[in-house]
Amino acid sequence: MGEVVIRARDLRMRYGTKDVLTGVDLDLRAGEVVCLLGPNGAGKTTTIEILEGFRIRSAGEVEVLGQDPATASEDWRARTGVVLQSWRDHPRWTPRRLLTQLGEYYRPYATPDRQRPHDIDDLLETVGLSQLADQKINTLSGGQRRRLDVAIGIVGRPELLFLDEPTAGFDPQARREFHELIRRLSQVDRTTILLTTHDLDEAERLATRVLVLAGGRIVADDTVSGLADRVEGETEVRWRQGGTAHTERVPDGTAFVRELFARSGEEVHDLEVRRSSLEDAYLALVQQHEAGHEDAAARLFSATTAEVEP
Ligand SMILES: Nc1ncnc2c1ncn2[C@@H]1O[C@H](COP(=O)(O)OP(=O)(O)OP(=O)(O)O)[C@@H](O)[C@H]1O
Repeated sequence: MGEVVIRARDLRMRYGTKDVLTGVDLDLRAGEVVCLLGPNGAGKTTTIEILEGFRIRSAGEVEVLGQDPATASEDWRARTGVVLQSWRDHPRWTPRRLLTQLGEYYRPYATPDRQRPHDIDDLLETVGLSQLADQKINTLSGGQRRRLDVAIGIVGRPELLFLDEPTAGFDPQARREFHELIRRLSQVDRTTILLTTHDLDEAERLATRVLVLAGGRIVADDTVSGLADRVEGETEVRWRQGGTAHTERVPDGTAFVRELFARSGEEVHDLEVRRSSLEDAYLALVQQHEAGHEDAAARLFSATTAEVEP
């Protein structure tokens, strides 16, 4: 396991009289890709902005790359990359000019094993903006603008990358390319990545670990398959028979399919068997919380936060 890159203990945030974070504990180790999930308004952006040093917390301990983000130095900032939820400036610049300019900021922070900044042509190619590199930013579509946001986040070749809903507005092709990019950043550059998303399929594809934020705390911390295994495993079986589509949710998919074949044999077509997924686990957990059944949710996901030695 890599060294601890992010460590938060009893992190709290209050806006006016509203407590949004009421004691968040989390740890990220080098090279991990962690997805922070949670319903709208749960406090994901707030958490990420505190870890990025863009928002001052109300209380608690936070250490990111060995420093407190609230007081961290310029060289610390150069080691982190940020993709905010919305970033709407420089409308009359071009992607190439903006990335070149921002890239220069990182040049003094190059190290023998990490050349900074990224080569700008390579970066434009990587995020699929080569053809649009010299066009004004205010003429880009929403999804193209988002690709530029991702490029801005990685132009300094960060050791730690924060992404807040990075694929909002991406078409399926752009989404797939982005997933490929995240894998490359994690595996080749050993970039540690913390991202928020509402796309559970994305979390399933990318995350080495998933955190669920609800009721102001991290209520689940596990691998995708670990979380899915903890919901009462119903299996969904779909098939076509005599021109009609059938769907059944059953506790034991294998036994059901065996019986279905024994009963109807050759008439069964287009069989699909789907075990409980991250989505089922996530929805079960959030519904328990929203219904005020925190105890039941806690039991469902009792083995939370894998403790990391300080
Ligand atoms: N600057 C602020 N002042 C007051 N309240 C705020 C501020 N920023 C966020 N909030 C409130 O804090 C709560 C958490 O917001 P946050 O944006 O962190 O949630 P989120 O989990 O990222 O939500 P979403 O999934 O909708 O992006 C919300 O109720 C929001 O209204």
